[in-house]
Amino acid sequence: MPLLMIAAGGTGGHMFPAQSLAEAMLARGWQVKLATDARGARYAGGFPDAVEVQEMSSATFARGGVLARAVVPLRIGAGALGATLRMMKEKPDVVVGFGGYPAIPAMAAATLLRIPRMIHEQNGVLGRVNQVFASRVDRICCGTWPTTLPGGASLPEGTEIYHTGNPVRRAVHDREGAPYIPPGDYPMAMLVMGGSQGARILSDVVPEAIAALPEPQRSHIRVSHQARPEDLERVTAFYAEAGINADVQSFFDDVPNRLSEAQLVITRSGASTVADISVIGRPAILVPFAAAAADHQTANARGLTEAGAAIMIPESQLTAQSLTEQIRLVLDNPVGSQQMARAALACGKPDAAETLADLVEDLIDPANKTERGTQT
Ligand SMILES: CC(=O)N[C@H]1[C@@H](OP(=O)(O)OP(=O)(O)OC[C@H]2O[C@@H](n3ccc(=O)[nH]c3=O)[C@H](O)[C@@H]2O)O[C@H](CO)[C@@H](O)[C@@H]1O
Repeated sequence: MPLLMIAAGGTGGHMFPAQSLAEAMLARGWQVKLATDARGARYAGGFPDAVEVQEMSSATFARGGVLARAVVPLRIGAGALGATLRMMKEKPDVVVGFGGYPAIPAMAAATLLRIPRMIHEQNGVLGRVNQVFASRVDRICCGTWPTTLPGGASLPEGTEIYHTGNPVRRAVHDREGAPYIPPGDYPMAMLVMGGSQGARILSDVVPEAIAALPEPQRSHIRVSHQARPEDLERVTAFYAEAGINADVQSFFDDVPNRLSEAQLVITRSGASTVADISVIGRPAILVPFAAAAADHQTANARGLTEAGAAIMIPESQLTAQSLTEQIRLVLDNPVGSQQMARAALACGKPDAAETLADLVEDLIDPANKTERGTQT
């Protein structure tokens, strides 16, 4: 049975797409192991039980005090040594890195042992760890297109580059292209999301923007608003006082449902959120997180905005007034919003996990290896 080693960690942003690939490879009869560190292991619960989780020592310069930073090279070195010894014994056929510093030891070991390997980058700008390995892998798979280095430079030449898209959850996949009901003179659903953690700025601005909509539009709105736990009370109170029908929660477990019912989505442009919107096909107002590394959320938003599927408002220009205007642009225009929904759908890559799985399999298939070249 061929063995795939997945190297990922840190946050859900890296781990959820890694999990999708693990599920696809298990279904193809592969054995799958996950290399991560203690922090990443907290997210490993969603992986199928068949996936063996291997904790490896890793560290980052981006966190901790002087002492913690001083031992970063030691901890990474120890992790890489452990990963190398383990891989010499277990002999994985392919190693795939999804970014995050917990991926470093396994990617370093795979490079040293010349194991066929690739990376998947979820965002429109290559993350730090993926930058280190980009010119040392057989393939770079991009969740967002185009993907660049920070500053806009092209990805390294001499490596195969594929636009696979970002794998989405099964429940999102199941609602691919769900029929869109354009806005009109009837109840309309609006979904407000701030990534996996919620976004304070959306709680500060969106309720006021919705409250300023003219009647009867305002009374037709049914808002699902994801707020950070510390903002739940004030956001709930604001909507209640304004007489707006709102469901405010710190995390919606049924986002695929709410997305498919929405006439409009107002959200951050994290990689998975953009992928979800594209696969289901909904008009969106995107507010990229300005402090994201190398401004990658702006890069993530670009595909949808350039396709006419979304309106992007930079954080610095987001006010209740500017947002009310943009909401009206969508809700007052049923034909235009239908076109936005269609344009979003055209950006979707619902088969991202299967495409990634194909790319893993043909890395070890000599017949394909000789003619790998179908690049994006
Ligand atoms: C603040 C930050 O740095 N975020 C980064 C983090 O994203 P982060 O994990 O915050 O956001 P993503 O958009 O990638 O993923 C969020 C996922 O959670 C789902 N969801 C959200 C809210 C909710 O109530 N319920 C729910 O199910 C969304 O539909 C989506 O599928 O990693 C991503 C991938 O590297 C990056 O693109 C983001 O920039």
